[in-house]
Amino acid sequence: MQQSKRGVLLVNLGSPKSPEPKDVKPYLDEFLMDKYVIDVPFLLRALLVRGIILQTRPKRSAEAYKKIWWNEGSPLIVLSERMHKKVSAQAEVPVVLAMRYGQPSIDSGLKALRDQGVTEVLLFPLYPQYAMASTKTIVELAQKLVAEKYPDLHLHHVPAFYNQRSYIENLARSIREKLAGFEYDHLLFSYHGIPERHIRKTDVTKSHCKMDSSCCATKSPAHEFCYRHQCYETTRQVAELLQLPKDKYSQSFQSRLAGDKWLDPYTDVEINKMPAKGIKKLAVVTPAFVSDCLETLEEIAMEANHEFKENGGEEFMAIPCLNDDDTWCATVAEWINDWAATGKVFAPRTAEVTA
Ligand SMILES: C=CC1=C(C)c2cc3[nH]c(cc4nc(cc5[nH]c(cc1n2)c(C)c5CCC(=O)O)C(CCC(=O)O)=C4C)c(C)c3C=C
Ligand SMILES: [Fe+2]
Ligand SMILES: [Fe+2]
Repeated sequence: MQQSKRGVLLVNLGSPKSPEPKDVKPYLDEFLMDKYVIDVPFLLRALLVRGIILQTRPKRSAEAYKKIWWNEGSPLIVLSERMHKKVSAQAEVPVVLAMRYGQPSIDSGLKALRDQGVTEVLLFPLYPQYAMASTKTIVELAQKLVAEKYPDLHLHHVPAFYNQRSYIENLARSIREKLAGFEYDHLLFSYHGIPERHIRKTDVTKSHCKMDSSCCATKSPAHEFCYRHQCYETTRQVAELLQLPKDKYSQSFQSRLAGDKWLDPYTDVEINKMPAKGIKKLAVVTPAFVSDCLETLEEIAMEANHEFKENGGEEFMAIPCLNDDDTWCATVAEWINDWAATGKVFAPRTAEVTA
């Protein structure tokens, strides 16, 4: 019998090719026409996205991208590549990098693995918390491509790692290191928002998630796919490791689009109220992102920083994402090597943190 050969596909969100409207527009079109991002019937989605949003947003987004763009390219892509390089160097199986939108595509990543003789692929969405607009859309697209173009590949995927002990430890350590010497008044955990409707849609019990103060803290099978619960858990476990007093940290959701009701409280609203409550020195960490990107470098490090100070704040620190941190890359390589050796993702030695 032929032996299977294992390989890994790391997948991040993706960025436009350049910060010019001509490249931002097709990127936003691919992103927002995804049925798991704007989850309405095709014709309505096309009307909303192509008839309304894409008429003005590419120009505005391009201006934002220009503010954060590096000589080497989009920070999200460059940082993902740096992470990929370090992980690859320590992994015992081939590791390829892909993006859900734009290039390098998931299709090209699967092909590259297949061409190296890989038959079993571990799909690794680079999102700590599960959302249909991030994790699910990657898994569904990869499954579709395998069925249509690469039937000899066998696909597995890494589940959300929001509560894996080694992830929590990496995040807590990185926050501690960045905060050393900064006498902050408050630490805000700001996560990318999603519409509340997405939480209800991914509730496997169809009744648990009520978006109230207790559902996400009450044990339920819904939590395997509940972005809100998983954000609260990441925050709770990191705060516990850092021994943060309850009044020294809080959680909010950023980057909402107009229209639907999105998860709250909203980061911009919360930050603007803080100086009046006596919070003059603020640190913000963004654990929904593994790599720094437009949402962390522009929306938080520039815009939120500016607004905070306009409202009376004095000092602001945007804590970088884990990016290509050496220990974090070693952790990811260890997860990969555990799977390559055992066929299991998250072996017992990376068991969940218990309260
Ligand atoms: C945590 C992962 C992400 C989720 C969940 C998510 C949901 C989501 N996003 C939009 C709309 C936009 N997001 C944009 C940028 C962006 N989003 C994520 C991650 C998640 N999005 C990242 C990493 C980035 C940055 C990409 C980069 O190139 O740096 C944008 C584009 C920028 C802009 O025009 O503001 C949009 C639009 C929706 C609608 C959504 C859930 C429904
Ligand atoms: Fe987004
Ligand atoms: Fe909940």
